Amino acid sequence: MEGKADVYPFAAIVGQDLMRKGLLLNLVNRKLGGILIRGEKGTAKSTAVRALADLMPELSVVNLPVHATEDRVVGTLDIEHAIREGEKKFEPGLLAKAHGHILYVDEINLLDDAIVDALLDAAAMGVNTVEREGVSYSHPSRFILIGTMNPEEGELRPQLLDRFALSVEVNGERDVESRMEVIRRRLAFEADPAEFRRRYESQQQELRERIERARQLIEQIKPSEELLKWTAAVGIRLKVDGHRSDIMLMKTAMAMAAFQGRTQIVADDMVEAAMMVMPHRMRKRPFEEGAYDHETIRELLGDLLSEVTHAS
Ligand SMILES: Nc1ncnc2c1ncn2[C@@H]1O[C@H](COP(=O)(O)OP(=O)(O)OP(=O)(O)O)[C@@H](O)[C@H]1O
Repeated sequence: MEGKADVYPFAAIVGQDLMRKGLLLNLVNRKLGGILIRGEKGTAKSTAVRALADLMPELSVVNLPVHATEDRVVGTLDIEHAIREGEKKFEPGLLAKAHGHILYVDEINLLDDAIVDALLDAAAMGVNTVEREGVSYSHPSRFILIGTMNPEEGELRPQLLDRFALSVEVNGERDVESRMEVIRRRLAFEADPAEFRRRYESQQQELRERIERARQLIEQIKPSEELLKWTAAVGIRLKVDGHRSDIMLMKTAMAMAAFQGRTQIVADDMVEAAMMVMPHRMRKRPFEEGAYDHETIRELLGDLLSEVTHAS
């Protein structure tokens, strides 16, 4: 865990709207299912993850280094102690430390298979179980899983890919003005972090309040039968495997509506949710490059979208 006084403020991130929104939705519903951020180096991925935790005083970021050993991740059971003393002695690992916080895995595509399995189990069950020589120990392990990766260095196993509620692609800004702003803000932050943070404090506070309000609103959202039908139709149309994507699409749209201050889900919530939930699950990617913008998804969903306008 790090001191938060030297963290770049979330509100000061330039652009990267989809990544920012995807991260924030995981605060609106902490059980949403995490986010995978794919993209080139130096595009504020790790900056944004740290900034996200900084928004919420009770949240910390626990880093899972790509070369961590299995013991360090899941924890260790001292069998000798168990035999000698007749009681279990457990040395907690990162999955214990991450309980109630953010578990951040940079270069998640390069993780060892054994660690991936442990992560999958904990993410699915909310529990981490360590077994050694017939002795087992379990503890709760619920966390917001955030993975980052550069697809040029290899893809992620489909099982792990499917566990992430959301996936977004980030690219460097392409226009001069935005790039200038990135430089300006970074220099200002490095010159005087405390002053820079003060400058953004009111925007940060607004974000916090918006998230808190959304957490209350989401409780009141009940998707209509028509929206369920629409969501199911999207799953079929986009040829996704299984049902996880349908469920995540609905949950994401609910979080999106709440984040917009509504208890009513509208067509735009569905499109934005689909942009983050569907691309990494589509068996046949319609594009070679992963550029799924609003228009692409809109096109794919085509006539279905006019239905949602009536359904909500
Ligand atoms: N959109 C942005 N807004 C503000 N700062 C940015 C933005 N994009 C990049 N930066 C700055 O660029 C630097 C690199 O960002 P960061 O370390 O978060 O990249 P990363 O995507 O995690 O890269 P890597 O994959 O190499 O770790 C940081 O100083 C960060 O503040």
